[in-house]
Amino acid sequence: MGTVVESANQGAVSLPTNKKVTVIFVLGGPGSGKGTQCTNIVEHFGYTHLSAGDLLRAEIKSGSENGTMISNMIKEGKIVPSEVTIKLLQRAIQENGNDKFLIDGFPRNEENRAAFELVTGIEPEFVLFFDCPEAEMEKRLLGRNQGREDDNIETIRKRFNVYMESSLPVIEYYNSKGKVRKIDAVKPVEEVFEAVKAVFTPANEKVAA
Ligand SMILES: Nc1ncnc2c1ncn2[C@@H]1O[C@H](COP(=O)(O)OP(=O)(O)O)[C@@H](O)[C@H]1O
Ligand SMILES: Nc1ccn([C@@H]2O[C@H](COP(=O)(O)OP(=O)(O)O)[C@@H](O)[C@H]2O)c(=O)n1
Ligand SMILES: [Mg+2]
Repeated sequence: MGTVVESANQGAVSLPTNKKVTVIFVLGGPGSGKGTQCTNIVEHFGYTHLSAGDLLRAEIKSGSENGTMISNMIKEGKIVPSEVTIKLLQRAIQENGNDKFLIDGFPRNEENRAAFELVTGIEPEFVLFFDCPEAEMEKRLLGRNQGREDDNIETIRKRFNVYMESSLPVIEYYNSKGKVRKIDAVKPVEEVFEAVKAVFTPANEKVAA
C-alpha cells in the first residue's frame, strides 16, 4: 500500500532513498482542530505528525534564507510556494524512522497537491477532513493563545478566503476520487476524536457495543 519517496531534491545530507511510507492528509479550515486531533491520533495509532505550518514556522526560526519570505506570506495568510514546503516535508519524512505520517495542513492548493504528487510519487491513503463552520473556527483561532502572528482577525479573514478559494477545491478533488473521510468538527474535542477513531479502526476490529 505504501509508496516510494524518490531520491530527488535531497540536498547535501545523506538520506535513505527508497522509503515506503503511508501518508494521510489532514485538511480543514484554519481552527478546525487539525493539530489537536493529530496529537490524539499520534497517541493512539502510532503515526508521526507533520504540520506544514509548524515546519514553515521552524524554518523561519532557523534563520533560513527563505525565512523573511515565509514570514511575510504567513502574516498575509498566503500559501508559500510548494517547492519550499515540499522540501521541508520530504526532509522530515526521510529523517524519521516511522513509516506512517499525518500530513497536517497540506496540500492547501492545487499547486501544493500536484507538485507533491509529482516530486514524491506519494498518493495519500485517504484525506481526513475536519468540517467546521467559519464562526466556530474564528472563535477558536481568536482564543488559541499560541502567540501566532496570523491569529488576528484581519489575517484570519484572509486565511478564510484562501481556504474557500484554494483549499476547498483540493478537498473536492479528493472527494471525487472517493478518498475523503469527513468529520463533523464542531463538537467537543473528545466527541470529534470518537469519529476520528472510527475512521482509523479497521472494519474487522470494530466491535458492536
Ligand atoms: N473540538 C474542539 N472544540 C473546541 N475547541 C477546539 C476543538 N478542537 C480544537 N480546539 C481549540 O481550537 C484551537 C484551534 O485548534 P487547532 O488544533 O490548533 O486547529 P488547526 O490546526 O486546524 O488550526 C486551539 O486553541 C484548540 O485547543
Ligand atoms: N501547505 C501550507 C501550510 C501552511 N502554510 C502557511 O502557514 C500558515 C499557517 O498554517 P497552519 O496549518 O499552521 O494553520 P492552521 O490551519 O493550523 O491554523 C498558513 O496560513 C499559510 O500562510 C502554507 O503556506 N502552506
Ligand atoms: Mg494547525
